[in-house]
Amino acid sequence: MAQLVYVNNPANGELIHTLQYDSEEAIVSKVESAAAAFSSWKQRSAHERAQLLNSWAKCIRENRQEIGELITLENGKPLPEALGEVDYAVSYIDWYAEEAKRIYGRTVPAHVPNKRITVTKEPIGLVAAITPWNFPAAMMTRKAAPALAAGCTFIVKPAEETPLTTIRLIELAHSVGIPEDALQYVLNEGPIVGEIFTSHKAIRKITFTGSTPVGKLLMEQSAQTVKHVTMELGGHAPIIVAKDADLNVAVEQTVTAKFRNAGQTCVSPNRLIVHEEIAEEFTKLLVDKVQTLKVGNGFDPDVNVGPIINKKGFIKIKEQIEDAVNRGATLACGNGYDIDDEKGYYFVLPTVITDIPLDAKIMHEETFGPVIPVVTFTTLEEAVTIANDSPYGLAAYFFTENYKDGLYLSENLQYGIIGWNDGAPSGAHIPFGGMKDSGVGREGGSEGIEPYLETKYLSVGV
Ligand SMILES: NC(=O)c1ccc[n+]([C@@H]2O[C@H](COP(=O)([O-])OP(=O)(O)OC[C@H]3O[C@@H](n4cnc5c(N)ncnc54)[C@H](O)[C@@H]3O)[C@@H](O)[C@H]2O)c1
Ligand SMILES: N[C@@H](CC=O)C(=O)O
Repeated sequence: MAQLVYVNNPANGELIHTLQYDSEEAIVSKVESAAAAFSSWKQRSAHERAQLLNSWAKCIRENRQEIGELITLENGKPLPEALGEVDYAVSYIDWYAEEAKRIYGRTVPAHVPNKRITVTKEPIGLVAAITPWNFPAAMMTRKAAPALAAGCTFIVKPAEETPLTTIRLIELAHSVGIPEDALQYVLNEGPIVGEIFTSHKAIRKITFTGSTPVGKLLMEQSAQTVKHVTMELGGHAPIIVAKDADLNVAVEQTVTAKFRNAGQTCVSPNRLIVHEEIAEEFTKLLVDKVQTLKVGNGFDPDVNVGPIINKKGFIKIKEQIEDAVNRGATLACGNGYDIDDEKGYYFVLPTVITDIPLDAKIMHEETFGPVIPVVTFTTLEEAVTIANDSPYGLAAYFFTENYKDGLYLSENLQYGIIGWNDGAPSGAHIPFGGMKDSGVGREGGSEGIEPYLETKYLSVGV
């Protein structure tokens, strides 16, 4: 009997859809057909691949509302955010349809007169992806688009919580002529698929977005077959608010960045580090704004903050709040839950925590929820020390109007993405990725296609 996957709506626990897991044999067979498709897909000209990607993008735009609703249904985020994710997902396809035509080689001056040296770029081969539930459309297209543009074939395992968006996007790709073998998905549990993907010799690259422990495991497993890896892992973003910051801008941007997707975003701010002289005023403005956020089902047009994806995510958030309170912290707002264990839904009220010691759990662990602690600093050096005191290095933000302080902060924060008076630095045209335990490699921008290419050097004696 084939095992079933139940996809539930995190806003009310209701069953949305039942799917069958692929057996291990079926997964291997799909991997092998995707590997076999590589020789014909890579032969297509870059212009033809670009045209197919453009048709895919157009088709997704035509089905924007349907895909957006699917995202809200299985992920829970408010519909306007889900529609924004569809646009964001498509922007990666647009971008890499163009980049396909800009995969350039070069010639190198030889060291002797009777040689000619050229360097060319070739697609790496079959790429396998494992994606998370928090951005079920964008995290897939951010990988599939550059892979297909480069001439690689692609197979993806979506998160168990949100497979429907991926399945629909792939159906649309096939409907416009992207070959079925060249772009595929498999369904089964992470550890089972991870083991098959990492051990199969035909897969030349693993691209993963998800938690740091799983990323580390996949890197270890991939070493056995010396695969290329891209790892987009966890984050623990600080926001530094300097004494001279425009507080209205800082509050506005903090709230947008923090509470998007109920805080379940890898670049979500996790620590507010505020200059002691403005901390009281800033916190008051922040709390006033946070208290206006409405929590509920993402299909309700007034809702700003949807549910937590599952019980495991909820327990982690609750434990961090309780740990802070046990260490003497104050809950400036929030601290409320609406949960039903039997039905299977978990909502957390947007929460701001003050008077928190630096060794509290939330100051060191990714929260992935709508909760943020505020700590104070006296000197910028101290702010940087607190901000960098983390194994993570994905995104960091700061607010200052002083260019010298801004340059000091941007040069000293050990993070791959820095937002200066900007809480929304993502985009298809920028290199997204982290340092330290936040990952290896970059996605997006001109950098984002490089990991799908091999460099070949030819030396001709003449
Ligand atoms: N850096 C980024 O770009 C980025 C973007 C989105 C999410 N994330 C991170 O993802 C995490 C949240 O997502 P999550 O909870 O779904 O993470 P997760 O690591 O639990 O799951 C991610 C994916 O990995 C699969 N998986 C789980 N165990 C596996 C195993 N042993 N082998 C292979 N695959 C396995 C899951 O099925 C899922 O598809 C957060 O840490 C977040 O910061 C990072
Ligand atoms: N929110 C991120 C993805 C990670 O969660 C993005 O902006 O791409």
